[in-house]
Amino acid sequence: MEASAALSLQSCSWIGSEKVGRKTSGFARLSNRCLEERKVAMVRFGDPRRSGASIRTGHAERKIFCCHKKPSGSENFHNSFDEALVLKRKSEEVLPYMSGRCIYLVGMMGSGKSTVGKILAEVLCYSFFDSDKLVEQAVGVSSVAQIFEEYSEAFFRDNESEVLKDLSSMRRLVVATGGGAVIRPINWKYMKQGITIWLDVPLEALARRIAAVGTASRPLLHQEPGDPYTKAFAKLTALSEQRGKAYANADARVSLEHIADKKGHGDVHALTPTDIAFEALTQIESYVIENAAALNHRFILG
Ligand SMILES: Nc1ncnc2c1ncn2[C@@H]1O[C@H](COP(=O)(O)OP(=O)(O)O)[C@@H](O)[C@H]1O
Ligand SMILES: O=C(O)C1=C[C@@H](OP(=O)(O)O)[C@@H](O)[C@H](O)C1
Repeated sequence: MEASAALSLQSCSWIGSEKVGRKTSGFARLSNRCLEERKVAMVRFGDPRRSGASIRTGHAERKIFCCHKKPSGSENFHNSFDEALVLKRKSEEVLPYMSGRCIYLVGMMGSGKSTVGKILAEVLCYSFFDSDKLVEQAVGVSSVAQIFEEYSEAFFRDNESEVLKDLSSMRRLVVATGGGAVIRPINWKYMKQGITIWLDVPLEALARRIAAVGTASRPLLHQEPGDPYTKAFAKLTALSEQRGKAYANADARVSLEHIADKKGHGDVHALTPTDIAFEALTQIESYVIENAAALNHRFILG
């Protein structure tokens, strides 16, 4: 594995969620059983800056303990205890069909892969990983933007592929992939070890979300001229034209427009991450049931 992560996960149990399952939410009360089931995750990464071209042969191996992290965010994605309960019930319905398969969330920048992924991991008692964060740890820097600036996009993509390769041998993970992970066919080979879900969000909503937090952490958007909304919208439009077909390789699609229609909302802005997580579980359930034979074959052969 050249200049990329060596990752080993030894019995995992990390809730990466900062925004879900607050003490006060119904969801937190429901998730106690999950907490007991979890163990500790340990991920080892090398640092290419210390070890030269190949970190696998390098001396500096960093250990990252993905321990059980108490949710600390101030935001509560669940509107009510009922909403949390409905989601938990859905997850209990889906879980027996999963056989420990991982879930890979794909979609454009800002589509909610991390936000929804944390909720899914919580309700399924899975561990959550954000592939961008794993790449940052592998390279030994604090942001993807720094990797693009100090190395290159190609270097980032190589590391991203290596991280996905390592994750592909694991079970019971929800992985929020980077928006561009879909462009390399080899990444599909890794992600298809699990179930891939495309979060399909209208460009205007994506640009609005990204503008609210700024473009600094997303180097592909930051270079564009204009205010944050304008530059995010322009670049996302171009990327979506290039990548549209690649996202459609996913096993299932979660369309926010479709959920908004079903719920009778005028637009997608009224949807909560819990609504989206619910739809993701519904799509996963249908996909797994409809493709049981093929999935078992895929899972067994690897
Ligand atoms: N359903 C939603 N409604 C409104 N804002 C959302 C929703 N989902 C995510 N966000 C916000 O959009 C931004 C991007 O979400 P994130 O989960 O980081 O996306 P990704 O991981 O796909 O890049 C974050 O600021 C997040 O809080
Ligand atoms: O779409 C892309 O090419 C990228 C998306 C980003 O991840 P998010 O989708 O989590 O923002 C990150 O991997 C990098 O900035 C490149």
